[in-house]
Amino acid sequence: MLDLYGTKIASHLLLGTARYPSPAVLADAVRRSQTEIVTVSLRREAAGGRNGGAFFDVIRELGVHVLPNTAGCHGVSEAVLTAKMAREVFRTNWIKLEVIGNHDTLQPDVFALVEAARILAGEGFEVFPYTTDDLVVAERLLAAGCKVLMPWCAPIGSAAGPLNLSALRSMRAHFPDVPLIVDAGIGRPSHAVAVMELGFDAVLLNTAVAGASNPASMAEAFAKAIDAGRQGFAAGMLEPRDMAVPSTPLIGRAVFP
Ligand SMILES: CC(=O)[C@@H](O)[C@H](O)COP(=O)(O)O
Repeated sequence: MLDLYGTKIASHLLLGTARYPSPAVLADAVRRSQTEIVTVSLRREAAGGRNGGAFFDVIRELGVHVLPNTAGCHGVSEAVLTAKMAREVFRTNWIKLEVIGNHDTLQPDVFALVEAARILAGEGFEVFPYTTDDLVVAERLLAAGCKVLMPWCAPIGSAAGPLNLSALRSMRAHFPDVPLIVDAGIGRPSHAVAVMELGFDAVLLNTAVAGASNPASMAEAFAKAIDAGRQGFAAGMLEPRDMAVPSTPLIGRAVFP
């Protein structure tokens, strides 16, 4: 079970809710993914998203945990204010904290992120920070009160997959007891397998499912991939070797006519 601020979650997939062709397609994808947590951007949807109230109705009917996010925020005060509004609207202390620092890569402004996390944790929020794979930043976020870390594996929406597996591996090794959720940049199920095989606790993704030709089917494919990667990690995988090792023991000699 995934333990996120004391809430036990069976699914290791978190799903974003943006960019689906319709609320009905979104609902299908959420059901097929078996996710128990969806992220919702208060700013995007409240700013008059295409389907207005229908979107919030669907989310409510799905009966999943809502993890509001501060997507689109570029500074500490904007992120803190958005988090407070989200707490009022969704009645949860959870907040996925995004403070964007660069327009091209949408990478987090890690300095503002740490500061916003410190303020929000001090006000009773349970912060899920969208961060880079930098270990020093990760330490600062933990010191600021975060109990979960969400490192990117590639820029949001890029579908590029893990660009730096060794940094993610180091992160797992440095923080064996902190729930680590890879957030952003996952493009295909094999990418999710790769990060779960490193021992990550979960994956958050959006674009790869919402943008698929068949979002519901892709959501299910990701759910299976995440389970496979997780089971593989738990089963204890072999380390790659440079030299061959015969897989069939040679006993005696083969006899050919
Ligand atoms: C949905 C969410 O909260 C984001 O962090 C992000 O959109 C996920 O990234 P991808 O869209 O690249 O999966």
